[in-house]
Amino acid sequence: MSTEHPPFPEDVPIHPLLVIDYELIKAGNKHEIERLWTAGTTLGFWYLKNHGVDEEVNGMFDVGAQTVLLPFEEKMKYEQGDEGMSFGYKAAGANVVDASGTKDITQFINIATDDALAWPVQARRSYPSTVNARMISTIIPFVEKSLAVNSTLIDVFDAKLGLPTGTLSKLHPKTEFSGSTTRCIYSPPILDRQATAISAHTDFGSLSFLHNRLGGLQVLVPGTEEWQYVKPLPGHAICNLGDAMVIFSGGILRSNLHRVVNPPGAQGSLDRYSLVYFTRPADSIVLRALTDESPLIADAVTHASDPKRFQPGVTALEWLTRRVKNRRVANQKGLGAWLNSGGTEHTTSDS
Ligand SMILES: O=C(O)CCC(=O)C(=O)O
Ligand SMILES: [Fe+2]
Repeated sequence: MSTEHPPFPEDVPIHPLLVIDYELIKAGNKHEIERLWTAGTTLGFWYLKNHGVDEEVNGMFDVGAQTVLLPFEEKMKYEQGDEGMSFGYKAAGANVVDASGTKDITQFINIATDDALAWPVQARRSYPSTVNARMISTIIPFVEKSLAVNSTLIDVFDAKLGLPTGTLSKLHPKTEFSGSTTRCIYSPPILDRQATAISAHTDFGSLSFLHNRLGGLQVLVPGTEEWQYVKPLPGHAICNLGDAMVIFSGGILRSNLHRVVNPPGAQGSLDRYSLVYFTRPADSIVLRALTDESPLIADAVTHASDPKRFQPGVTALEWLTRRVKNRRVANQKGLGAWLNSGGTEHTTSDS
């Protein structure tokens, strides 16, 4: 697939994220670790360079494009369904993007890490032929490298949170089923510039490793009212923390609201493909602040205005299922579902 496209425009509001060098993080560079901690505790978003996954990312964009091109009936054999399962195909129009029930225009294919790691054995579900055909050459290498990047970054947060070494890593064991997923995303150009491709949300799991070529991703920076674009930078991934890390850390780490709108400027008439690897806790992990394991987290919860936020009393699977299920069009009965689809954010300004 060609990566040539019109440039990101100069005249739109951009939020400059910190650029973190993965090579320096891996080498234990203290200054870089401090910068990662700053990013994780302020916006919860940063660019990651030197991650070494470019080739696999290119292959994954092809998997996404090839899957979108399959006949509709073929893709529908693998649809996620309305019960809140996140793996499989999500058709355009299956989700709502606002409280009044506006349907989305975005398609996804979500591939469970459990299936990639168990291949050719089916662990969770089956996938379209375009996924099966690239499992060995592209998807498994992408998953393994993404898992390694995310777990290295999670280990840095583990240490900075004052947790006994390996505490967070034990909540993300490769040997247990989890919601960890590779997602290939496609949105056609949106003619109505008011419409959003992916509505405002926080990510459900622990850490997202996102690859953008076109603009369209926006963040709502705390204390501001205006959505700002995150400009795609070649060779730089965008990382962001999800709700599970907010809860584990008693709110020390941040899972920020973001959304996807039509790419700005001359990019606006193009098909938008993007790719995310989501690391999520094992399904059975109860989401709670790790107050017994870290005095820093205990102190944060003691001083929190709403400490109950950090004891939702559900497992990682229940949290994920609730959030996925309540954005499905089929489950919108009154306002309840939309309101019940939220995460750790306090407000969703466009909802
Ligand atoms: O496509 C993007 O840039 C972001 C996607 C996203 O936020 C998500 O899938 O959770
Ligand atoms: Fe997201």
